[in-house]
Amino acid sequence: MTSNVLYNNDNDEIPIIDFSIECSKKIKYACEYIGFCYLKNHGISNEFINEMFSIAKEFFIGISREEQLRYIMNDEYFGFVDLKQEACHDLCMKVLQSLAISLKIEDNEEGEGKNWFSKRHGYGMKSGDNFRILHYPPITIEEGKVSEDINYNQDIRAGSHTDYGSITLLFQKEIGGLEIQHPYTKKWIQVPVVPNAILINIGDLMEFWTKGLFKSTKHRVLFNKENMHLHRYSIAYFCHAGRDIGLDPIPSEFIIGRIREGEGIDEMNERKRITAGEHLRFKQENTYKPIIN
Ligand SMILES: O=C(O)CCC(=O)C(=O)O
Ligand SMILES: [Fe+2]
Repeated sequence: MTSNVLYNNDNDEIPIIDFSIECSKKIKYACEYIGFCYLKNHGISNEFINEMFSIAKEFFIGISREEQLRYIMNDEYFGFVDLKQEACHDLCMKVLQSLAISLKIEDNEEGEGKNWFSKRHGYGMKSGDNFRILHYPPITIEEGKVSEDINYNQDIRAGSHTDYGSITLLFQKEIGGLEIQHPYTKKWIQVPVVPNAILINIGDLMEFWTKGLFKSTKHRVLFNKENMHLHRYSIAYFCHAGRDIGLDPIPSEFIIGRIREGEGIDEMNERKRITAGEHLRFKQENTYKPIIN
């Protein structure tokens, strides 16, 4: 699909959008109908992206286990990769501005308008922002064995989830496997790797702020028969609002008066969450509890 085509609710394709400030309507459509889009001309250089993938490779298959353990992350320290987070954060701020424009967020006393989201994602703010480098190791087939154990297209490498933050930048390279669940048809759709494009998706916070207009779409990673003998890497930058930022609906003509559809992120409705930090804690507890117990 080209970026000039508008799409209806059950169109399966993830739009590819040339990023510029004028593209805000196209991004808005993508966020409403599918929750994902590819951005081209995003301003992050190929060298930078290739460097990130080289670091990923070096970390996962170039150094010993012992050395890997020395780079465990914590709140203040970003581990092996002191990746230039700023470049990713900057791009996220541009996307958030574009979304604020598309939603015609009203200027308030501080004149926030198009900066409504970006102001809530200040670079130094304590937030859940993080980089994650994912490594999916190859499945080695011992003669005549593993093929029976793996149910291709069903066995899962990363379980179905929505992202907890505002938006996510996902860098993919060469090897696919990601699938998203179409918010309207509920069909699982494969997400191809588009060279030189960054995949962007809406996270839960955006879904809260827009009362479900923007979709925090479920996604997962499956085994892929063709590629299972290869290492798969992906790199995600999860952009979160500051922990104290509220999740009330935004002042936009598209959102005020909107009634949230019953569908969506069910478990989130079990308990009222007020801030981005509370939502993050809730999701982390629920993600890791089953493992800890
Ligand atoms: O590896 C991928 O392609 C997706 C990873 C993902 O969805 C996540 O880490 O939240
Ligand atoms: Fe994800």
